[in-house]
This record gives sequence, structure tokens and C-alpha cells, in this order.
Amino acid sequence: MKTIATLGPEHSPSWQAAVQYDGEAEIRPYPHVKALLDAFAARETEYAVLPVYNTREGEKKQYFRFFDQIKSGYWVGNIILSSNLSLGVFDENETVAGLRILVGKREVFNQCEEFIDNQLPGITEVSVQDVSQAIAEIRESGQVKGRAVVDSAETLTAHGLRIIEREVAPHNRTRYAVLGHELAPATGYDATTLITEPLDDRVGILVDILNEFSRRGINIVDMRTENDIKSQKLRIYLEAEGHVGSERMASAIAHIESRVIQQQGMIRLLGSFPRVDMRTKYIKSFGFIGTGAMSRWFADRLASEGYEVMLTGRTTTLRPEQMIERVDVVVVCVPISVTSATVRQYGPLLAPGKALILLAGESEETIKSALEATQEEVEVMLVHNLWGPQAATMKDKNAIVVRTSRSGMFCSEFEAFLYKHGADIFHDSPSKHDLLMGVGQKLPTMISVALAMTLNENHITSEDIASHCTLTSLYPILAMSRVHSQNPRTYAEIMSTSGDSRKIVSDFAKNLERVIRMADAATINGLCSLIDENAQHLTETFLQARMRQAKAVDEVLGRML
Ligand SMILES: NC(=O)C1=CN([C@@H]2O[C@H](COP(=O)(O)OP(=O)(O)OC[C@H]3O[C@@H](n4cnc5c(N)ncnc54)[C@H](O)[C@@H]3O)[C@@H](O)[C@H]2O)C=CC1
Ligand SMILES: O=C(O)C(=O)Cc1ccc(O)cc1
Repeated sequence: MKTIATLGPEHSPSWQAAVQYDGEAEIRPYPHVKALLDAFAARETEYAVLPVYNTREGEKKQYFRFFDQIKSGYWVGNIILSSNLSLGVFDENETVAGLRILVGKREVFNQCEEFIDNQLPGITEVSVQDVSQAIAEIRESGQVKGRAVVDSAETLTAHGLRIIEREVAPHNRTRYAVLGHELAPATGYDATTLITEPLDDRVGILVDILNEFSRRGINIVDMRTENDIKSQKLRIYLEAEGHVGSERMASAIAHIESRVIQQQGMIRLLGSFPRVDMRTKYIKSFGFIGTGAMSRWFADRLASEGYEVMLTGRTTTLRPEQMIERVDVVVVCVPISVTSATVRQYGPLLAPGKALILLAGESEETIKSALEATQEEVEVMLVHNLWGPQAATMKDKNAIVVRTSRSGMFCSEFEAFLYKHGADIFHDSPSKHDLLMGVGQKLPTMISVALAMTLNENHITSEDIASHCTLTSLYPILAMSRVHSQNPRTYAEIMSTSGDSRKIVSDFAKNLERVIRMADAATINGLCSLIDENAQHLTETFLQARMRQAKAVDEVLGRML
């Protein structure tokens, strides 16, 4: 049988947390943290459960002192308990206005601080260790008038007190750490906690440490810093998403130690454990239609956010029809040219209250189909991620979000997922998206394809281009190379999209013809005026900023010339 050490007495909140962790285990209550940790370190119990954080009080104890007390073992799990703190009185006729003395535990007073300040200003607080004993003593003394006890509603009722106020500290939740002797295995939805030793002064050390996580796309959920009492040097506590056994997390920690801090033994791993969500999520499951590269990319990341994810396609055993019944959010991620037809086929199967998210590079036609094919109560939103499936993370990459009048809570949660992973989100209307993607994607793709055709027709080799390209002509060559080294279907689909992007391409073709005519006629002054007019429209501020950027790129890429 499992043995768990916790803070007593029996039925205390810590004891309840231990029961919640394992109802079958033998739970041994200890009178205080030191006794509990000593017993755990001596391996008298397999696990220890103790409070670390309360949503109203903040940390239960100073984290750093707390973890220094724990000499062995790992943080392997968490329990979250909500408590409904209430105000109980002894006397039949007692009212809040008549109260003079308030009895409760010290931490409970801290959790109710707001209520006490607002409703019971100036009341005398009597802090006790054992509420049951205090209630018995008050009863015995007969001095019940004007006295109230604050504790959980269950405790007050169990002792026969009359509750005159409920939920005096709303959103009151406590996080309990479970300690074990072995590191917890990875579950796919984990977090890791670390604490540093006092660090020597070094410019940028905090930023550099955090950067090792962000450049690997690792989200940090908690960070605390403190100056060590004796040396006054900085100490850092971090909780980050991922298991210490994963390559990403292990390499972040190794780099921090060897490259940032540059001293070994400065980081103590407290543990890895299944992630706890102190935040509220509404979506439980996502189902994809389309099993291609982009579906798999998003499915992996959603699964590591703790969502249940199902992939379906034309050949999967699980049919899209069956999946749609089972999930909260349906994601359509198929080639652009078949997106509308797919939406029309499956949209009618979505029940009210669910959401349809479209991952696609065309917006107007796709959203129109989705709004028509689904019932009024189905949420609809389109996301066009401007990165491909080779990207390691979405950090600092652009994501266009096209919300509709039917984008609700589920859509916002998906958007929050993009935001959390560092995507730069831009909101467009359907036609604005299509028009701007004409410039941002379709036209450059078409130019790239036409450029490659031209090289081919003129028998120009890659060596020829490398030896004759200028700093300016390098950009289209890079774009051409990107387009020709990825999935051709992706770019064929992009070039074939309908909507306002077509206008961009036809306007470009007209303008190109005009420029060719002027150039062939050697209309130098006319061409100069054209460039001047363009520059005015582009604005000096924009041009200067982009020119600076181009020069920075020259520093790196110019070497290729
Ligand atoms: N690949 C990329 O770089 C990016 C793609 N996207 C978007 O993601 C979506 C999907 O693209 P990828 O995953 O890259 O494509 P993909 O070609 O890798 O996968 C497409 C999936 O759709 C399925 N499919 C093809 N024709 C179908 C049909 N008639 N009915 C049902 N399913 C069909 C295929 O079997 C495959 O599972 C597209 O809308 C694209 O615009 C967005 C940004 C980047
Ligand atoms: O074009 C690129 O280089 C990409 O990074 C991939 C890409 C392909 C298709 C899209 O709709 C958006 C981005």
C-alpha cells in the first residue's frame, strides 16, 4: 500500500489533498512541515503532500526557503483543492454587524483579507492552530455572543455552527505539491520546476536564461526571483512546460548551465510532473479533417496542450462523420482547392455549441461556405498560419485570424493557444486577408515560378546566378529557391486561390507591361519619376526602416555573393 506523509490533523485540507492524490493509500499526518519532511527524507513514507500555493495568499511559504528544506526527492505531482470559506456563528440571533471577535487559522485570515477589510473592519482576529478545539473551548466558556469562526462550510456545519456568509473568499484554490523519491515519468503533458543557487552578478543573466526557453518554444508558467538572505545574490525559481527528459527541456537546462551561468551545479531540478491547469479551459477535444503535414503539425501541439486530438481523412478507419459527433472543435485542414467542398460536406453534421475552425490560405469563399453549411449556433473562424510544417515553433511568426460574427468562446481559446505559443496575430476581414495575401504570398510565388521558367528557357545555371546576383537580386532568388524546394502542391494551391488576390496579380501584370514599354523605349526620366512616386507612397519612414533591415541581411547573406 502507498504511504503518504501530510500535514495533520486527519481531515485537514492537506490530508484531503493526500486522499485526492490516492484514496487507497495509507496517509500519515504530521504536526508540522519539518516533521513531515524529516519522515519523508528518512524514507518512512513513499510520498509527501504539502501546500505550496494559494490563489488568494500567493505562495504558502517563501518558495526558496521551502525548497531548501527539501533535501531529497522530486516534485512528482500536484493536487488542486478549492475551499468554500464561510462565516459561522454560535448564537441564533447573531448578525455580521454585531460581530466583535473572529476566530480562524492564520492562513485562512490571509485568504479572507479582502472580505474582512470590507465587511468586518477593525474586528479582533484570534488566530488558532486547531479550529475544532477552538470551537469546543468557546462553547465551554459560554462566551458565544459576538463571536464568529471562519473556515470551510463543511467544518462549520459539522460543528453545528450557523452559516451567516458563504464564499467569503471566492476563487480560493490551493495547490499542493506531491513529493516522491523517484522522478515522475513523462506523460506528454508535463511541466518542470527548477531553482537556482544564489547567482553571481552578470549583465543580462535573467534575460539570457529566459531566452534559452523562449527560443525553443518552451512556455514559462511561473517565475519567482529572490535575493538570497545572506549573500543578497539573485535566486530564480522557474516552472516551464515540458518534461526534463525531453530533448528540448534538457538542452535548455544544459545551455543555461554551461553557456549562460557558466558554472556547474547552479541549477537544482525540483521535478517534472503532469501539468496543472490553474486556468480554465473550455475545449476538451479537437478533430481534424485532413491528415496532411499541417494537420499533424497542429495536432501534435494541441495534444501537448492536454487536448484530446483525433485525425481523420479519406482513408482513416475513424470516419470524419464519427469523429464530428465526439469532439468540441472540428478543424478542416485540406488543400485550399477542396476546402469549401469539404466544409459543405461535413459542416451540416456539427451540432449546436461546437466550433468549426478552418486552417486555410483562402478566406472569403471558405468562410462563406462554412457560415452557410453550419447551423447558427456553430462557431466559425478561419486561421491562416504563415509558416509551413517545417517550422519548429510558431514563436514570432505571423498568424492571420479571420473571426466571424459566430466566433465565440471556443474560437477565442484556439486563438489563445496561438498567442501562448508566441505567434504574432493579425485580425483581418475575409476580403482584406485575400487581398493582402495576394501581395504577401500569391504574387511572390508566381514571380518565383516565372523566374525559374525564365532561367530554364535561357539555359542559366545555378552557378551563373550565384556569380552574377547583386545584393538586390538575391531576394527573388531566395524566394524562388524556397518555392522550388518544398511541396509543389502547396504553391500550386496558393497560385490558384480565388478572391481578391487575383486582382493583385492582374494589376501587377498590367504594371509590368507598362514598365517594360517604358524601359524598352529608354524613358529614363519617366522611370525615375515612377520610382519617386512609388517611394512617396511607400513613405520615407517605411523605406528607411526596411533599408536598415536589408543592410543587416547583407551582413549575413552578402557573403554568398
Ligand atoms: N503546407 C504549408 O506550408 C501550409 C499549409 N497551410 C494550409 O493547410 C492546409 C493543408 O495543407 P497541408 O497540410 O500542407 O497539405 P497536405 O497536402 O500535406 O495535406 C492535405 C490533406 O488533405 C487531404 N485531401 C486531399 N484532397 C482531399 C479531398 N478532396 N478531400 C478530403 N481530403 C483531401 C490529403 O489526403 C491530406 O491528408 C491548406 O489549406 C493550406 O493552405 C497553411 C500554411 C502553411
Ligand atoms: O512560403 C513559405 O515560405 C512558407 O513558409 C510556407 C507557407 C506555405 C503556405 C502558406 O499558406 C503559408 C506559408
